[in-house]
Amino acid sequence: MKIFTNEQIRSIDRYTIENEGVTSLELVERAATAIACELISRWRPSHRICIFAGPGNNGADALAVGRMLIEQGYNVEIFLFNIFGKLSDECAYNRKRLLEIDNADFTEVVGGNFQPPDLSSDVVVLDGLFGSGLREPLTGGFQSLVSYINGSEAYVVSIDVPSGLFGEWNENVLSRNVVHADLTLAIQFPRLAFFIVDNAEFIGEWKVLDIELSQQEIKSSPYDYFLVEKSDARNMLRPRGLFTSKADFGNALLVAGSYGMMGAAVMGARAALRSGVGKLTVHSPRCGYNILQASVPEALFQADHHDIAITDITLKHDYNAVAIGPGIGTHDVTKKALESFIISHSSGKPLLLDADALNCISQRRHLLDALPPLSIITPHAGEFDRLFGEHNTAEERLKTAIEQSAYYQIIILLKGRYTAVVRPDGKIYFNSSGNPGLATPGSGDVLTGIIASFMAQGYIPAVAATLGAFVHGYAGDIAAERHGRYGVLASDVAECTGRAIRDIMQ
Ligand SMILES: NC(=O)C1=CN([C@@H]2O[C@H](COP(=O)(O)OP(=O)(O)OC[C@H]3O[C@@H](n4cnc5c(N)ncnc54)[C@H](OP(=O)(O)O)[C@@H]3O)[C@@H](O)[C@H]2O)[C@@H](O)CC1
Ligand SMILES: [K+]
Repeated sequence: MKIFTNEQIRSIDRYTIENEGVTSLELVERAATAIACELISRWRPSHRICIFAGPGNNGADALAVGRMLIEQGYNVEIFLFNIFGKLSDECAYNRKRLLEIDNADFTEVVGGNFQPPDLSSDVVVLDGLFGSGLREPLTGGFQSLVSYINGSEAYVVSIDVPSGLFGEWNENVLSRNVVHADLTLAIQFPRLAFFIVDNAEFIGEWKVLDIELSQQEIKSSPYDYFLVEKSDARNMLRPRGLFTSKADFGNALLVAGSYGMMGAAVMGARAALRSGVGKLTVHSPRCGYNILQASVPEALFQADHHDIAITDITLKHDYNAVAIGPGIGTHDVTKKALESFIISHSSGKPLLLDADALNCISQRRHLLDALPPLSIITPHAGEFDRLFGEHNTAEERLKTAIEQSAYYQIIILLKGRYTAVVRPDGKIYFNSSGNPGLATPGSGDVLTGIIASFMAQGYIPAVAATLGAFVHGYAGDIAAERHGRYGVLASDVAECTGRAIRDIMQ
């Protein structure tokens, strides 16, 4: 699903109005119908619903929902904040329609002496104060109203976006100036802000409501941000023909493991094999020999000269993919080996670096310059900050990822609830699969194995990273069904990878 900016949404909106014979009022009516249906499916008519409407079309949506709920016999109290004496045409029209209803509990707030209603835990607040037309962070009376809503026990549903939150970047926005929604009903598209963890407390659960804006315009509009869903992963996956051999599915090298961390190599290797690599070699210290041969007999073992650490990374074959990092530790000898490998890596083929490889590079940052273009690094927030400096917010971190990805021409897969695959052209692909069960030791090693396997099979690095993240999350979802979110082990995720790919392709 494409994620558009407010400006792009306005332009798609305009295109729909100009080319599909719909008026702006009809779009408000469609949005309100979808929101009302959602509320009706969740709460009974006896439930008290308190609606706060602002002066623009977010408010128009809210007023129209109020009318629809009253018509369905709901117990609704509506407040319209017309502080500046200026309503959008759609808002004014919907105000008029509400006033035509006998006994509607409607208050228009025009000055400062507003007495807020009691918002107890059995109240549902519908927040239609501000949506995509927000100009600047909320202040004054609106700030007080937001604080009042946030301080209440009520269940809060926000229309489009929580009021006070910008759809994209929220650098100067304070938590107290934004509605903290339990549910956000986004009109037609989710927003970039939904995928940045700093905003999770504002957005709550979210759902997209389709108001049938022009599909043609949506398809042809360029985008910078994208939410990867199952159908997108299906489109990326290539079916396997009947007349194929393992030679068709690539040859990968996984440099992984050290004394006490051989599990990382095992999990990476299992995941690579379960995601269909043709041939896999694991380069590990000698201490890993028995462990790997016994637990992943399908993989070839290539012994380092050293007993307990990796000291020598050389390519003995022309591998289609080389992944380095799971469990290698940060021994000086390993850092040296990694440094000389990256500096002398002459094939120009993109590398995949994870975990301790990133920790090693963070102490030798010049190595980032030496990475072949389109190499993939897969840091979590801590590893990212060790590489690129401390960040106070996830938003700042994402902005740095966009800059650094462009600067070094590498793909940065930033792990999180919505793992972001940041590409050098500035595009970000957010992953939608996965669950908290994936926050378990070894989970990242499994992801590395999957991405390496896809790279070896000939998927271009950007696709291998995006598809790898989706398959990993999806395998985690299957594993959580079996073992629960507390009980998922990374090895379960690795084992479920093959089934995940099958289910995605069906
Ligand atoms: N996607 C779609 O196609 C559709 C979207 N729809 C809905 O429309 C919504 C967007 O509507 P919108 O453009 O009218 O903007 P909205 O957020 O209501 O606010 C504008 C008003 O707020 C004011 N204002 C701004 N900042 C302020 C501040 N800090 N403090 C105080 N005031 C401030 C601003 O004042 P002004 O800038 O004009 O001075 C103006 O009066 C969208 O979120 C969705 O819900 C659907 O109806 C149908 C189709
Ligand atoms: K809102």
